[in-house]
Amino acid sequence: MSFQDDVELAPAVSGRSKAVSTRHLSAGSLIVSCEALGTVLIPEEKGKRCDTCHRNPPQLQKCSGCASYFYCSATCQALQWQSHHKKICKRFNQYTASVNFQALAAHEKMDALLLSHLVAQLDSTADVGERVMDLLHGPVDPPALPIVYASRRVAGSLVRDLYSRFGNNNFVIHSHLTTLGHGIFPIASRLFNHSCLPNAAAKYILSPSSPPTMQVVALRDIPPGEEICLPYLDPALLQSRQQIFQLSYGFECRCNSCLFFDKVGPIPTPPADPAQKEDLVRQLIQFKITPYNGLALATSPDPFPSELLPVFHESFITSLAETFRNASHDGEYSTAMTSGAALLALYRLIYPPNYPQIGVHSPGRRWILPDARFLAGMHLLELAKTAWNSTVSEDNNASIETATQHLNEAKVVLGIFGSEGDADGPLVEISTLDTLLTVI
Ligand SMILES: C[S@@+](CC[C@H](N)C(=O)[O-])C[C@H]1O[C@@H](n2cnc3c(N)ncnc32)[C@H](O)[C@@H]1O
Repeated sequence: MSFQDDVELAPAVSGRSKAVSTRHLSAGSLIVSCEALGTVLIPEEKGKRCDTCHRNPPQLQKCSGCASYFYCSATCQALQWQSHHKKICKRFNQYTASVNFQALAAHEKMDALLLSHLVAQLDSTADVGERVMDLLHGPVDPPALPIVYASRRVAGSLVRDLYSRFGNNNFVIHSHLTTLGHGIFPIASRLFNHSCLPNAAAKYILSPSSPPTMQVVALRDIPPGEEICLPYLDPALLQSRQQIFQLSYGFECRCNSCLFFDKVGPIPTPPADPAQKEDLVRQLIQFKITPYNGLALATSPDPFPSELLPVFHESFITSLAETFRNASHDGEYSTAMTSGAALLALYRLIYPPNYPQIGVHSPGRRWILPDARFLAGMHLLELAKTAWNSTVSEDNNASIETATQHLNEAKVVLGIFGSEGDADGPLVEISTLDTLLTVI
């Protein structure tokens, strides 16, 4: 099977099939564009974004029937009316107020709404069901979900079968790497397996009068015949990721990064003593690494220094990220620049080249909050901004050269990922900071 010329399916040792490139793909190139079969906004974005295109214009019109769906234009409203809303509008408020719906966990409510949209669509378009049923079933049978709309043409067993594909196939939709909804993108689900050192990433294009489109972009040059993988969750979840793969997707990841961590065994707990912790941070910054050697770490024949292993403990990464975030926010630039440099060194060890973002695949939603803890490309931009703030506040903890260096790297990494999501965002911030640094 071939998809848009650049990628085809090949048999995989485990997990049915894999997507491989059919030709050389350069970093930043668009591999595949995927239409959404169904999407739903997270509750925090409901009423702030159009329920069809998910853009956030200043004004939205409520559906006059249920007053619970919002649209940016008559076209978006008509599209959704035809697709599913005409089937659910009248029953929607009674359904969401029902005891069965209210008893669901937050992620199940999202699933129930997405499933309801899908079933209403399926009632009139049979191939909608076929496209989902072509996807692999998750590792466990999920419980039945109450849906807003039942039809004699869509059996309860089919509804459960469809839902059993959600957990290991659906995606988190994001703008500037912040979650805004969940969606079903069957082509991407059919194609892409996971790797903790992915060579591609998914982004979302929000355009008027159509549901969001997923674009899968090459993060580095990919030779013909190489498997193309996405990250299903944040690879920085170094201790918990294998358990999540087993429980949510039913596979064991055998990527080079996972093989490396298998080889080194349990990661020692980082020291609690502040002086020892500071020393570890210093060693991490001084550790001679080539830029972005996540791949080299995983394949290098040289043993990794055992005294540095605690830096791979999730608690160490979280605490370093918190220190950086708080210190850069509070203007404690010395602490911010040190923790930021250590975090950058760590990201280079963990992530593959040009990694822009947190995990994007939907089941991660059950485990990982979209708290932007681990953003590799975004971290470069944050470091550049912190260095700039430090310079203009004349505290001498950073220089214009440091800010420029980080900004130039951020430009490369986030430039490869390219524009996505809402109109503002990191590329606009890069351009603003670039102007400031040029005129100074
Ligand atoms: C979204 S699908 C990916 C496409 C899938 N290979 C197919 O043939 O339809 C997710 C499922 O693929 C399999 N899978 C994904 N990544 C894998 C990996 N790194 N190793 C083994 N199986 C994997 C698992 O069965 C997982 O539940």
